[in-house]
Amino acid sequence: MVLPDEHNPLLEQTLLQALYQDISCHYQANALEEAKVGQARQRVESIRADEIAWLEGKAICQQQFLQVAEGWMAEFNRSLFLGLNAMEFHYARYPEGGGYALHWDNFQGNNQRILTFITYLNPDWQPGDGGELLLYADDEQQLLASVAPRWGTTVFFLSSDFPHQVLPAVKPRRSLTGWFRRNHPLDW
Ligand SMILES: O=C(O)CCC(=O)C(=O)O
Ligand SMILES: [Fe+2]
Repeated sequence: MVLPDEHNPLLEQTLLQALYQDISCHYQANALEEAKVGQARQRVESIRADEIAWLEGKAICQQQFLQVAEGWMAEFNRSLFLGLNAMEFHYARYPEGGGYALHWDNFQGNNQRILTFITYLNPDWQPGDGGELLLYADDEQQLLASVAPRWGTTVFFLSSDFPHQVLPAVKPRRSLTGWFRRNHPLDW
């Protein structure tokens, strides 16, 4: 499901603005960390070039966002019976020219991430800037959707059903990304 930026009923503009300020402050304060790949958690920029910061509710806008997300989780459980019981979110900033190669959001044998969420925090994103999210069918061949990371555009998809990649962009690309999870009770 892709919600276009202009009429996003899920996230208020003031909250998007505050989240944008927050990720910008993290970047300026060198508080973003290089994202790692694979179960060995290695940095491989050719696969994944972003820098991230997990939301821990330290800023008021993070608390507000997490509250909104709690509401979505309750609603997803009520209307779609997804059995979600946990969530995790991080800011991500891809440098100019950096992307994320084709991947799945769950490691093999693990399907605790149920629903992937992304909202984009890029003011003035123009056609030709790149940075599209490409979503594929589970054969990893058939392209299903190409989403430009425009301000406030918001995407949800089932984490175990859609392999995807992020194309390089001509300028830095910012997002808030997260997962609604069904954690095994013994893992808590
Ligand atoms: O930013 C995006 O469009 C997708 C990011 C992504 O695939 C991920 O963080 O796993
Ligand atoms: Fe992903």
